[in-house]
Amino acid sequence: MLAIPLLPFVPDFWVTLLDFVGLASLVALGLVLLTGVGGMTSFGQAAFVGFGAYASALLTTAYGWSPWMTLPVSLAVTIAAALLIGLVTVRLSGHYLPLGTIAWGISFYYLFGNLKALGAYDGISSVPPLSLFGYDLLDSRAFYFIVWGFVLLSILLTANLLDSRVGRSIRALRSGAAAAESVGVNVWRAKLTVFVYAAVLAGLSGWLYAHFQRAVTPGVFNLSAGIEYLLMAVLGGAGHIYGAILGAGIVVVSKNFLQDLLPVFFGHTGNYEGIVFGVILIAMLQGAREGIWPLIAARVARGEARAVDPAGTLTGRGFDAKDETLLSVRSVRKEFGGLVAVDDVSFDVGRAEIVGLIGPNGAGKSTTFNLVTGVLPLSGGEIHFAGERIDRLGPEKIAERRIARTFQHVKLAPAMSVLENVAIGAHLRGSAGLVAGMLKLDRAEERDIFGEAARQIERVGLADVMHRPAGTLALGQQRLAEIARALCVDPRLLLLDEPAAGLRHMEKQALADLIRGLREEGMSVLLVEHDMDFVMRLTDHIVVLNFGARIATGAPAAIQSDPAVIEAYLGSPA
Ligand SMILES: Nc1ncnc2c1ncn2[C@@H]1O[C@H](COP(=O)(O)OP(=O)(O)OP(=O)(O)O)[C@@H](O)[C@H]1O
Repeated sequence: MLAIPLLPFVPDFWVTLLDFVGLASLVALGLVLLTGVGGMTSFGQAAFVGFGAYASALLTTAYGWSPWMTLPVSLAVTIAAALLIGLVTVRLSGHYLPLGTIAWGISFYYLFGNLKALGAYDGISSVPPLSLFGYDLLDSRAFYFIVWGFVLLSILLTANLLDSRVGRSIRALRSGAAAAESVGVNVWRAKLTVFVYAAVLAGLSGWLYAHFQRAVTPGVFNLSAGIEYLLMAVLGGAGHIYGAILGAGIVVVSKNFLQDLLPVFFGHTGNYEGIVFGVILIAMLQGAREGIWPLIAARVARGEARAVDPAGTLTGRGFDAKDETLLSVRSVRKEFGGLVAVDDVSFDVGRAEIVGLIGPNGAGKSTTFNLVTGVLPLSGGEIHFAGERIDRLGPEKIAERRIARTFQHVKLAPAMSVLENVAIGAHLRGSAGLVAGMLKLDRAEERDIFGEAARQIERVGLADVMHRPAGTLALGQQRLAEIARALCVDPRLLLLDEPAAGLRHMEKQALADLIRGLREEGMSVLLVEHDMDFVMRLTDHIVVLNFGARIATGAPAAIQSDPAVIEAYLGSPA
């Protein structure tokens, strides 16, 4: 493909079209990360292309800067704009986020169009071309190498990023924030990171565009351009790097032909391609959300399973013998509107102790878990951990204190392998940042993280399925994968929400042995489980809830014969 412009029989027209495909690919690549991987839909990416383009056009025409010198400035302007917009936008949830992107997608078009310094709606013309070794890159053939050089570099850095600690935390976002937060990922920061990264790629495209077209006008960066970029990512395959290139190719080339064909068909001029693209976007969202690339990728050879270096390992931080009472839940209360889900509940979990939290459906067990792990704020009471009050901390701060959990409704990223899902658990035990990930400077740390993840996967008995996508596992196995992920946090306290559900008899026994082994090491476990036999055999101590209130606490044998407990479970006095 690199040789295309060197082939004399390829017309200039096609080379120019491919240049535009390259420019669009950069923006679509950012959207693949933002929307496909990170789960944040943006209609406003064209505005960031505008920031990159206008910054360079202004500096080169009004202040005489050389185009290459404006590249860092263009990217810095885009980063600053993305940080400001991102700070207010990425916190929006659900449909409000895409609506927010539409809002600024429209407003920046008017801003660019109304600023006199930017030439208002006429824009800026006579932008100088890029030059290389004293040679001006005036024609599309020469420009081709620059734009596709940047595309290839961006693909490489993005692929590296996705396969890194920061990348995994971004990939985990799509299946909801709860799991990522529970292992210490700062979800807001991960979202802002991917937002800025996508904007930088758009800004780079804008910088290139300004020096290729030699003119910038606001119309190129309006909302409909933003919709086209989104269409490219969705059409190609929003979760796949090469989907961006494919989608950009299809949209740019078909737009060119539709612009010529459709007016002939309709009998007069107009931007009819917008209608066609709108219909395609809706059809894709209805019937083929994954886009075209996965259909192609399924036909070519599957990627190699990731090799795990057995020498890689992370050192555990051990258990402090001085914390006899590790967790202390004191008169905790949680109200949802008028409903009191947890009512004045108190209990302790000692060091190296397995405590069962049981009760009929709706008793408040999962809510209690969510209070301890910072997912829900308390309505009253206090929670202390290792002598520190923790009930005002968010989930990722709780994870930093080495409290890890599993979920009643499994929260794994289904498309990621079991190994990668579990590796997310070691997020706080690594430190490699965005740049280290992009440049692959994190290999030693990655080796240790994956070594540790593999060790925990073997421990829960999932070694055979380590490389399979987590979503293809049976539900019981997915629960075990969540335990492995939680163990990667190196917890002092492990909260297990119905870990035995969906497991066969032998698997339950293996799980019980594993939990006992953890206790031997010094770990404390708080367990919600409906399988009474499992709970009675395993726990040192049981807390029973009913309608949000604690109705009994004690050793398993005492609980089994407690009349209040029997009544709560059977619905009549013993
Ligand atoms: N986010 C919420 N908003 C409103 N009510 C809630 C919320 N979460 C839980 N509840 C209610 O609080 C009560 C306790 O629910 P919780 O899920 O903690 O019970 P549980 O003991 O875990 O039950 P199960 O064994 O069925 O999972 C229930 O009545 C439930 O409907």
